[in-house]
Amino acid sequence: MRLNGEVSHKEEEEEGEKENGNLLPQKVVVVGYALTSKKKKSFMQPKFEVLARKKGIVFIAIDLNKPLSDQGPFDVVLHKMSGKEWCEVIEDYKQKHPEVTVLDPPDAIRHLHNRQSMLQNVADLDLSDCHGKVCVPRQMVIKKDPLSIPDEVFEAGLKLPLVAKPLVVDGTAKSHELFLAYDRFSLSKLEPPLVLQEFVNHGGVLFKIYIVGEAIKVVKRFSLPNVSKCELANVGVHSFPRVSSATASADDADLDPSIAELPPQPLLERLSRELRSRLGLQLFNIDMIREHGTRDVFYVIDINYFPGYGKMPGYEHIFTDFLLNLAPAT
Ligand SMILES: Nc1ncnc2c1ncn2[C@@H]1O[C@H](COP(=O)(O)OP(=O)(O)OP(=O)(O)O)[C@@H](O)[C@H]1O
Ligand SMILES: O=P(O)(O)O[C@H]1[C@H](O)[C@H](O)[C@H](OP(=O)(O)O)[C@@H](OP(=O)(O)O)[C@@H]1O
Ligand SMILES: [Mg+2]
Ligand SMILES: [Mg+2]
Repeated sequence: MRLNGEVSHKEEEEEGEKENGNLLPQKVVVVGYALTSKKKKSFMQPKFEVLARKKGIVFIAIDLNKPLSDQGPFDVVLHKMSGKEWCEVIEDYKQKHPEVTVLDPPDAIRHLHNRQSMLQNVADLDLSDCHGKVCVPRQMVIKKDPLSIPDEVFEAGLKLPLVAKPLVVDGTAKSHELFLAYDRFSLSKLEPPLVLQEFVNHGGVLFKIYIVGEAIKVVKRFSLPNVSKCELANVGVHSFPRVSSATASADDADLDPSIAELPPQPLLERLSRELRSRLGLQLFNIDMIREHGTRDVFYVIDINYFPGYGKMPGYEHIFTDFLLNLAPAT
């Protein structure tokens, strides 16, 4: 962290001074960011930038066409960019600048780019003493041949309906194109590589658990409705929209309490802490559903790196506090 006067971002400091009624923030934290234009738009909202500036945080967009070491100096680097080249740039920068907190390590982020590896750590957890059970749906990966899917699904004993998800999550719209498949034969129409995941009835409500370092914020979102017994006779693969990613929150909706009651806080805290440490990440969210008809059986169905924090209530304060409290790298 820098003390005032150590950085040359005079304009921002003067602005902060005015807005603060001549009270300068005690320290200035310089945050370099490398985000896709979509992510920049959703994350760098004016209200957030103003609050951050008042609290002494200076954001600087990293110029991808210039060497990273020639930019800054930064206290913190935030990034969500894909590609091998960028990962190498970041790894090299981390080695040369151990004093900078780089969020997060590319290797750890890569773990969430694959829908099979992203859930592995959840599957390995045992939270049975924590007011609930956290599982992952049964799933399998189809790497290549779509014609082999019906047999592979049968051999693996997966129960229909299945959610078909692109194996790789790379920030593109295509990687979020999902299908609900009612019969195994129609699955051969889909394009591997895919993950086929058992659909879990959950009453149409999903819990999004946002993690920002040690801070946890859980919100309710609308999700897919239950599949009834008679719908099981349906056939075909049906694409469905990104229902749970919509800005509309289910927090104020009049919902059946047995479906909408938030998961127990101790369970959320333990799950978040474990995943933060096992994944080696500080910035992510977890999509969790409650198995319909149960009170305490939950499934994690998705984990996203650097998700849409702009939709998280109070993100401006949570994020500025997080950045200010980051210990300087040693
Ligand atoms: N196994 C499942 N059982 C029931 N519903 C599911 C399951 N998997 C996914 N869904 C539904 O589909 C939605 C999208 O699935 P998922 O979160 O895996 O996709 P995504 O493209 O990674 O979404 P995001 O926008 O959160 O990154 C979920 O929010 C939920 O509504
Ligand atoms: O509802 P959330 O915040 O989970 O939705 C996220 C989504 O899960 C992905 O993380 C998106 O990022 P990409 O992986 O880059 O597509 C987010 O997009 P954003 O542009 O809004 O940050 C979604 O919001
Ligand atoms: Mg999701
Ligand atoms: Mg996702």
